[in-house]
Amino acid sequence: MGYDTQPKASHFVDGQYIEDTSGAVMEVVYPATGAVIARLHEATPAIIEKAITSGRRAQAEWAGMMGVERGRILRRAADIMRERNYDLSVLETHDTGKPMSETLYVDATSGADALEYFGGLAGSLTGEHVPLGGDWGYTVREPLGLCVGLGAWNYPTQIACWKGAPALACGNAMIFKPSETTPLCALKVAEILHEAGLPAGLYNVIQGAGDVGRALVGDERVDKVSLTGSVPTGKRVYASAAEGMKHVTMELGGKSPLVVFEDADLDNAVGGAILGNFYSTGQVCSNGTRVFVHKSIKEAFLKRLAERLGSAKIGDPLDETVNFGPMVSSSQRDIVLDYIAKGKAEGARLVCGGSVIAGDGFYIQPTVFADVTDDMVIAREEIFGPVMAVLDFEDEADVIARANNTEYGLSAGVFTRDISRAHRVIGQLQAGSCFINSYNDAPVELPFGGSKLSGVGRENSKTAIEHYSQLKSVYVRMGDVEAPF
Ligand SMILES: NC(=O)c1ccc[n+]([C@@H]2O[C@H](COP(=O)([O-])OP(=O)(O)OC[C@H]3O[C@@H](n4cnc5c(N)ncnc54)[C@H](O)[C@@H]3O)[C@@H](O)[C@H]2O)c1
Ligand SMILES: C[N+](C)(C)CCCC=O
Repeated sequence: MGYDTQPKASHFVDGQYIEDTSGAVMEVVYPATGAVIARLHEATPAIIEKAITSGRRAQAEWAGMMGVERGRILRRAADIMRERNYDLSVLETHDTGKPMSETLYVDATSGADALEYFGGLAGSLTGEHVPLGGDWGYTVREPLGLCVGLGAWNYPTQIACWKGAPALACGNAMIFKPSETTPLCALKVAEILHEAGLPAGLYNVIQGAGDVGRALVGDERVDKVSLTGSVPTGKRVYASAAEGMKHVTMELGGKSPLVVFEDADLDNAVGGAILGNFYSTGQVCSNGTRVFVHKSIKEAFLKRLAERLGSAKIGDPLDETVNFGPMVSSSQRDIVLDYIAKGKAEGARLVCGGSVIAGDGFYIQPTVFADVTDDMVIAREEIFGPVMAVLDFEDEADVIARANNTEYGLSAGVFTRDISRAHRVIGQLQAGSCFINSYNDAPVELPFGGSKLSGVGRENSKTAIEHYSQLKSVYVRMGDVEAPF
């Protein structure tokens, strides 16, 4: 294939690549061909121990550094990531199967944004002075200590940075465990951070599946856990973290509504629905997979959608003109095919797609179901693949109630030219990350995260600082102490 995807070793701990071949073998599969492109080993207890002890040792010194010094290292890492964007994008494409037409613009660049943004904030993480009559108090913003990041497989570089950057900016250390499906990219993030001057031990990457994650979350020396993953995993990780009263951030799944009113700009609404369902082959947590379209424009919407999907270029993700790649794995492809079968069996109208694409790799056609009803499985469960469910509505209050009738609350979108209606509707939708006349934008300046079962806490923006630091408050008495006896 002409590109070496085998890393120097499986883990990056205490500033260097390390290996322990007694760990179980993990094969990394290129989703576009099914070929094995790297072989790694799961972290053994010895590797986990080294990651924890080096992280704790390094954190104590890191927390004592000036914020601007920490920030300078993060900003330098951001610059290196941007310089190496092409190579990092090729690696992201091999790890995930996402097309280069996406990875060149979204993954390392979004990671670099996070490093730059939190690097910039690092020097301004202060407490406040609180006047208390003659006395006074002050607060000190302190790091939490050793943080664990657990990644999903859809955005391996971005997730590694969205967690690592605020953690490090606040003076913490991080052990990041990527998804076992996409273990390659986070190693490069660790390498770049250390090349930028990060002291050894502050950003350790170790490999493995749930067992390794479980060992990290359960260790009493870990102070915080940030998971990007599914709701069932989130419940398990949250419960385990609660045993040690650890801080948590949970970025979990969704079944988000996208509401298209009759006055919407049709092409923009279709574009938003495409971005919210087929970008990254539908493997995006925040996707607007329940597309509620006003009955009066439903057929026009579906016609335009089918036309535009007809021009999707499906194929080799390394070809920069391709804009729709394979699913991440054969097992994820099979899960999605099963949902497509359920949609057909439940009587939804198949507008386009619906089949596997024969040949190498884990390809499925972009699929649209219309006449979907709220009770159908494809309208209730997160599919995490390129399957759009189009539902009809006629009344604003009714569509808001139906949109909210889900246990998830990650995202929501609305397309309308009526600006009052846009804000009125978004104001009533139960979701953490919302969009008006757009879909799936995630700039580092805005908080990102969900409500209800979709999560706890927020990533990105100044708000993330709250989730990677804690306040110490100090009361200062200026006069004598009056004690009762
Ligand atoms: N909200 C977000 O920001 C966001 C972003 C991307 C993906 N997701 C969600 O992630 C899911 C898809 O990703 P996935 O299949 O990799 O998720 P997953 O829940 O299977 O795994 C997520 C991570 O948790 C680890 N893990 C699994 N069990 C564990 C345990 N008991 N203890 C500790 N760690 C454990 C896995 O090894 C992996 O690294 C979807 O539901 C999607 O919506 C959410
Ligand atoms: C930047 N995106 C595309 C919205 C991805 C956010 C992370 C969720 O999967």
